[in-house]
Amino acid sequence: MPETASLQPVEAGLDALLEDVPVMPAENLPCSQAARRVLAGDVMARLDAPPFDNSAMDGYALRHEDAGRTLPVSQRIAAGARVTPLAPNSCARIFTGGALPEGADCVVMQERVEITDDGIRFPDNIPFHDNVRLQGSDVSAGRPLLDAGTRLDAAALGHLAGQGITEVAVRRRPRVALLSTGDELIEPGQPLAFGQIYNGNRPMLTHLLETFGADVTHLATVPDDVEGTREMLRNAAQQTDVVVTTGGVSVGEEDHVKAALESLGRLDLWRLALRPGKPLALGRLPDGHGGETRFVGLPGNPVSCFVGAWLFLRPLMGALLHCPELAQLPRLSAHADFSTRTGPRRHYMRVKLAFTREGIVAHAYPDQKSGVLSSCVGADALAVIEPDADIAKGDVVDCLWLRGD
Ligand SMILES: Nc1nc2c(c(=O)[nH]1)N[C@H]1C(S)=C(S)[C@@H](COP(=O)(O)OP(=O)(O)OC[C@H]3O[C@@H](n4cnc5c(N)ncnc54)[C@H](O)[C@@H]3O)O[C@H]1N2
Ligand code: MOO
Repeated sequence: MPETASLQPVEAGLDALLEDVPVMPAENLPCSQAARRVLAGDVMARLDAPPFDNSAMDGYALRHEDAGRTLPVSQRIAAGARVTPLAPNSCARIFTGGALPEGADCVVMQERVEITDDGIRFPDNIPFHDNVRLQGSDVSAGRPLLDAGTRLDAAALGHLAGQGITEVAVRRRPRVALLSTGDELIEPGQPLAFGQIYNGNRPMLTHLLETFGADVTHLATVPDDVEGTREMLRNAAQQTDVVVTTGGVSVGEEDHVKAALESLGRLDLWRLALRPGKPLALGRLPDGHGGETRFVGLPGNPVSCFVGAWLFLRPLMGALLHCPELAQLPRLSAHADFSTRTGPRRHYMRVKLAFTREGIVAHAYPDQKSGVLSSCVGADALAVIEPDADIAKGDVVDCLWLRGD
C-alpha cells in the first residue's frame, strides 16, 4: 500500500471532531475573575455611556451663539462636581469629564481663549456641540453591549465595569486530560539517563490549551502497553470533556493509543494529509454517563503536537465554548521568502512574518522537520502550502495567524 493511501483531508478531520460538539454550560463569575472567559449570553447596556453630556477638554463651556464675545465666568465645573444651569451672558470654567451645564452647548479648549480683565474672549465660529461628549454617544441603555461568544478582553472588561456590572455568565472552561505516552519520557527536574528525553510536549500543550480557554485538569504519563493505556483513557474520559494524548499513534508495535481507543470507544479518523502530524487520530470515548468525551491523539513529535493543537484543539475549544474568535484562525497573505515543493500532504510551515512597506514577508525556519521544535519558537503564523505545490521565492502564500491571543 502506498505511504499516502487513505490519508484524509484536514477538513474531514475537523468535521468529524466538531460534529455535534456540546456547548459548555454557563456559570456566573465575578468580572474580576472573568478575563479571557467566553460570554454565555448577550449582555445589554444598563446605562447610557457617557451617562451625561460632558466636556472633552479643559476649557470653557458656553452657548455657541456667543462665539466671538467676551464673557464673565459664572461657575467652575470639575469632573464629578454638581452643576447649575448656565447664567445668561456668561461662560463656565469646565474641566475634562465635567458635566455640561444646562444651557451650554459647546466647549472651547483653554488654549484657544484669551483671559482679559472683562472675562474670557472666545474665538469666532464655534461649532454646536464642539468638544462635548454627548450622553449615550458610546453606548445606549437597553442596547446590546457585548454579544454571546465574546471573549472578555481588556476593552470588554472595561465596558462591563463602565456599566457598573460586577458579575457575568460565562461558559465553563472545558476540562482537558493531557496524557503523554512513551517510556522514554521523564519530567524536567529528574536526571536524564541515556535514551530518555524530557517531556517537552506537556508544558507546551498545557500552555496552548489554557490559551485556547481550556482547564487542563489531568496530567499523566501512560505506560507503553495496551491495558495501561486503556485504563488511563477510560478514567480520564469519565472526568473530563476532552482527552488529548501525545505519541503512540503511529504504526509501531509500541503505539497502543489507537488500539485502546478502538476497544473502548470509537476511532473517527486516523492518518491525515497534513505535514507535520500525519498519524493524528480523532475519536470519542464513553464518558461513563451515556455520553461521549472527545478524543484527540496527537503524534509525539513536538512540531506535530504544536501544529495539531492549533489546527484541531483550538477549533474544538471554540466549538465547546461557542466562541467564533477561537473557532477559526485569522488568515492573511504573505510573500514567501523561501521556496518549497510539497508532496501529497498539505504542509503547515512555521514562519515569522515581517511587516514591510512592500507588504508582509514570510520567513521560514530552514529545518521544517517534525522533531525540530526550534522551527516553532517565535513563529507568527503557519504558511499553508497545498499538496503537490511548487512555491518559488516571492510567491504569495496563505498564512494562519497565531498571534491573535
Ligand atoms: N514506519 C513508520 N514510522 C513512522 C511513521 C509512518 O508512517 N511509518 N510516521 C512518522 C510520523 S509522520 C510521525 S509524526 C511519528 C508519530 O509517531 P507517534 O505518534 O507514534 O509518536 P512516538 O513514536 O511516541 O513519538 C515520536 C517522537 O516524538 C518524541 N516524543 C514523544 N512524546 C514526546 C514528548 N511528550 N515530549 C517530547 N518528545 C516526545 C518521541 O521520543 C519520538 O522521537 O511517527 C513516525 N514514524
Ligand atoms: O506527520 Mo509526522 O509529524 O511528519 O513526523
